[in-house]
Amino acid sequence: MGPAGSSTTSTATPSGTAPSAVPGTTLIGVENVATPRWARRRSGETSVSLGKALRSLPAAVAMVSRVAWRTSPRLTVLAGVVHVLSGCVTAFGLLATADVFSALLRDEPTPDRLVQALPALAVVIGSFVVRALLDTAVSAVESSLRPRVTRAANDEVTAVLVRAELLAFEDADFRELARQGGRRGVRSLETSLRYLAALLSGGISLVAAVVTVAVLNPWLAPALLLAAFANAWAAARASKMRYEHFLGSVTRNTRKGVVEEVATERDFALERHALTLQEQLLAEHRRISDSLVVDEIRMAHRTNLVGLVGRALAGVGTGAAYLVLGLLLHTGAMELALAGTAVLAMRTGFSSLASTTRAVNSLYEDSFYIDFYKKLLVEGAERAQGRRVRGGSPTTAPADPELITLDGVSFTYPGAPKPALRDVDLTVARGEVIALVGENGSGKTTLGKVLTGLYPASSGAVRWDGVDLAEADPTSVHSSIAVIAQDPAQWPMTARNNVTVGRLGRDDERAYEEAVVKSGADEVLATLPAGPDTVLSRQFNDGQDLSGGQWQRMGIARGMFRDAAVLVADEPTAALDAKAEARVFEGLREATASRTTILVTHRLANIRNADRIVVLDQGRVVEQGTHEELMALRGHYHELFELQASAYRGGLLAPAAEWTAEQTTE
Ligand SMILES: Nc1ncnc2c1ncn2[C@@H]1O[C@H](COP(=O)(O)OP(=O)(O)OP(=O)(O)O)[C@@H](O)[C@H]1O
Repeated sequence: MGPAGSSTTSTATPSGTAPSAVPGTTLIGVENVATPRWARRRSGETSVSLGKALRSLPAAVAMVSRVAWRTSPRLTVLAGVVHVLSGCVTAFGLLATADVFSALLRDEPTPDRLVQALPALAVVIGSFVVRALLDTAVSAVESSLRPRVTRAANDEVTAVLVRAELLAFEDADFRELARQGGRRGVRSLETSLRYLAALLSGGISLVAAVVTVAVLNPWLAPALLLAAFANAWAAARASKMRYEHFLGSVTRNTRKGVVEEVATERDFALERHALTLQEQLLAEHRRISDSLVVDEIRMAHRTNLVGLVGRALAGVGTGAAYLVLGLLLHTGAMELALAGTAVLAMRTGFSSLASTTRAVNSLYEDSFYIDFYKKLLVEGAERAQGRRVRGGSPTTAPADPELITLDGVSFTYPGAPKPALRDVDLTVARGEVIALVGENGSGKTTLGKVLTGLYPASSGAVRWDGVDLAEADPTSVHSSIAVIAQDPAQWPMTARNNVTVGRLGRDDERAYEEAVVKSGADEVLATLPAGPDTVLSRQFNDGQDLSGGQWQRMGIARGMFRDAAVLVADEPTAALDAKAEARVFEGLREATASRTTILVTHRLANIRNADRIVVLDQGRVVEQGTHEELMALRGHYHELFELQASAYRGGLLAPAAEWTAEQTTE
């Protein structure tokens, strides 16, 4: 890894009144992010060798062939056959040309020699025609096979990502592997098909050339092989350098991507402008790019040098071959006619050698990226939803659990230094409304996800009516839950579908109307140009965007329409105005009569009527009981409640109607 941007400074010129970049500041705060697991060196990868390139070849060939075979066995066989035939015809043409030479250079009158050469000449012309036809067949088969292989590989990537468990998306390494394996890996798979084809036909004509040369005189073959070796060595070394450069710049490229995102994406646009960060971001982007360019140029110079050494060695091999030929002619060990054939075979050999080594090394280089693709498929399969189910055959979770129990549950996020939940014991009965409260980062959201089986407990057990969720089919668990997130997904679909996607296939107009009214989404729909048929997406031309509170209402409507036995509402009204909030809580109260509800909120006035309030602190349950019980306890909850109440009383916050009313009755 190069000294990422340690010496480069910004060339950004501030324009107008925009402030200039502050020099020497790394905006992200760290010079480099940790190298992802998948980009760490493969074990034993310390030196560059042609042997490694050749050894890795069968695996790469097998991988490409396997994907091609799975895509279309017929086309794969056809591709193999036409390539082998094309190589054979070239070899055959070479041997026929040798016959033409032999006939032409015989010690006989010219007309006789020409007549004798005619059959061989006809074969040569025939081989050209067949070769041209085969080349057309090759491109026809390839152009049918390649898009299919790309589609199949893309589909595999999409399938593992779609089927991955929720927790996989919390793992930055996995997300980056998905990007690299999905993009570079699939692209390499496609290009390697072309190289594999070149390897097949080039390899066959190379073998034909070497055999022809060796038959003519065994001394010529080693010289030809020396040139082959030099070419292959140089290409392998250059491939390895390019791969090492890629690995060395992975983290900087990640950082560049992050800076690019914050510098250009809409999500950051408001603060980017309000904080006048544009020039600073541009400077940071240039700084990282400059450092990458410096390394890239250095790498290009080094590979050029290696190429030069390779060409020089290959030149020595070629020279040696011609020298041997000269010596053979000089000593009379070879006839002139045969020497002509040898020259032709050597020339064919050199040109197929060049294409074969190019193919071998491109396959070698591609094999690294295909490896990412393979790793992604393997890791994706390991992280498939339901894969962790203990005991092999999953049980079905109860659709409407009477009792949810947590026994000593702890949970740690992937790569996190400490657990987000520790030793949580909790029981929730059907129909109860449980409010989770606590300071930021105390584990409320995480507990909601563990309780509903969205995240697996790292230790301890979550049971629904005695069924351990670690042994249950995740789909059966998830179909019984509804989640109203604080920051709901902004589905790029019509407003109506944004609600009905909550339970696909539920064709219940009354339930839809009810969810829309209770959530306050009806007011949102009324403002849309095409009402419920308006597409809610910035990506579509006639799409419409919503405000944060409006999106939240759509999310609540979706959660209500889902009508699941267990409802988790995570700060469902954080972005709502007081009127809308009151309406939603009224709706929730009605909806919660028959279902288990977990409500995460910081607005303590809203949860005074909850059946139970569970207070979390640093991942532990520190108190639980009703509002009155907890107030009497004068502990954590009492402190939080009093703090919030005094903030309202002191006029720091605008008093909510509901809150003032509650206070006066206290
Ligand atoms: N994706 C994640 N990866 C690693 N750690 C996480 C992740 N999400 C949350 N955490 C950590 O887990 C702990 C609990 O987070 P959680 O979101 O459950 O808290 P919370 O009580 O809901 O907070 P808030 O009130 O701010 O919403 C925090 O220390 C947080 O830093």
